[in-house]
This record gives sequence, structure tokens and C-alpha cells, in this order.
Amino acid sequence: MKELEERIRKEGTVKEGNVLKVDAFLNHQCDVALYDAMGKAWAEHFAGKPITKILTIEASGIGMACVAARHFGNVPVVFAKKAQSINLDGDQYVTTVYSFTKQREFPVIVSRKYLGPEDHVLLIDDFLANGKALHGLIDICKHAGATVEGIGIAVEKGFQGGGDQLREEGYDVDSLAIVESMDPKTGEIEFRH
Ligand SMILES: O=P(O)(O)OC[C@H]1O[C@H](OP(=O)(O)OP(=O)(O)O)[C@H](O)[C@@H]1O
Ligand SMILES: O=c1[nH]c(=O)c2nc[nH]c2[nH]1
Repeated sequence: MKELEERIRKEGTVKEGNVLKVDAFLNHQCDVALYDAMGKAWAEHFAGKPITKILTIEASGIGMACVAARHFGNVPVVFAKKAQSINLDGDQYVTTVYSFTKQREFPVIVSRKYLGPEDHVLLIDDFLANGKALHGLIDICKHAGATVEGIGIAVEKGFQGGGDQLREEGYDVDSLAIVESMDPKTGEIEFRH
């Protein structure tokens, strides 16, 4: 998506440790018009899929998932919560996800009330790096017996391999910008096309 690539070039900064900072418009301050264009692009890509629910993971996926839902007939958005283990009980699907930015594992939960075998799910997230968050969401869908219809990602860091692995596993991954390489010293960013 040209608009997203341009914003990344203009306002993104490349940090050490494979971190791309885009918090001016994507995951701290939120550009809602951009979110809307992203939702439209995912709706075009996944047109015809019988999506009943959007599933994302807190925190950064929530805003864009909610705006995207407007383009999918206002389906409900469920976000997986990074829980304290003290909160866990049998009414939840539980998995574990290693958080890229917090550098630790979290138990991640979704209530059984909000996901089940009747659901056809679109997974949405702001970043796809090593694929830990997405594999956690897929795991939760498997527990629920729900069908994963596709994966919509704002920014995939292609060089970290998570997206290619998911495609090899057969998932339809629509990343609106795929960073092929980025250099913290020069700030240069190359996109995959
Ligand atoms: O493909 P991965 O290696 O899993 O990386 C992608 C995940 O990393 C970030 O979550 P994180 O927990 O770091 O931060 P957040 O709470 O801001 O969403 C991002 O929002 C994705 O969910
Ligand atoms: O703001 C972010 N920048 C990143 O490079 C990244 N990778 C995973 N999650 C991320 N969030």
C-alpha cells in the first residue's frame, strides 16, 4: 500500500535491534484516516470470505482492527488479552506469546463466550516480525475450533521470517507494507514488492 510505505519513509525511524518506530501514526499516536484506508485495502483483499469476527491482540492491534471492522459489515472485534496468570479460569482459551517489544512471555487469553467453532476469523495486527503473536492467535482459534480466513497486517518485517513461515503454512497473509531491509545507521528502508 503506497500510502503506508510513504508514511513509513517520511515518519518512521529505524532503531537498533530490528525495531522500526512508527508511533507517530500507527501504534501510539493513531492516524484514523490511514487506519480507514488500511481497512478498505484488507476488505478488498479478503472480499468474498465469510468473515464473522476480527481477532487481534492487545495492545497495538486494537485500534486498527476496530476501524477495519467498519469495512467488514461491522463484525465484532475481539482482542486477546495479555493476562496475569492469577486471572485464568476454565472459561478462557489460553496460550502463551513472547512479546517482541516487552521481551517476555505473556499468558494470552480469549473468553470462550466470544469465539467458537461457528466463527470465520480475520486476524489483524500492526506488526508481523517473528510471527509469535500471530501463532498465538492461531493457537487460540484452533482451541476454539474457529476457521482462520486470513491475516491482515499493517507492517511486516519480511527479513524476520514470520510472514513467510505463515504463508508456507497455507495462510493468506495480506501485509500492506513489507520491509525487506532496514539500516539503523543510514535510516534506509527497502520494501518488498
Ligand atoms: O511477529 P512478532 O515477533 O510476534 O511481533 C509482532 C507483535 O509484536 C508487537 O506486540 P508487542 O507485544 O511487542 O507490543 P504491543 O503490546 O504494543 O502490541 C506487535 O503489536 C505484534 O503483536
Ligand atoms: O513498533 C514496533 N516496531 C517493530 O519493529 C515491531 N516489531 C514487532 N512489533 C513491533 N512494534
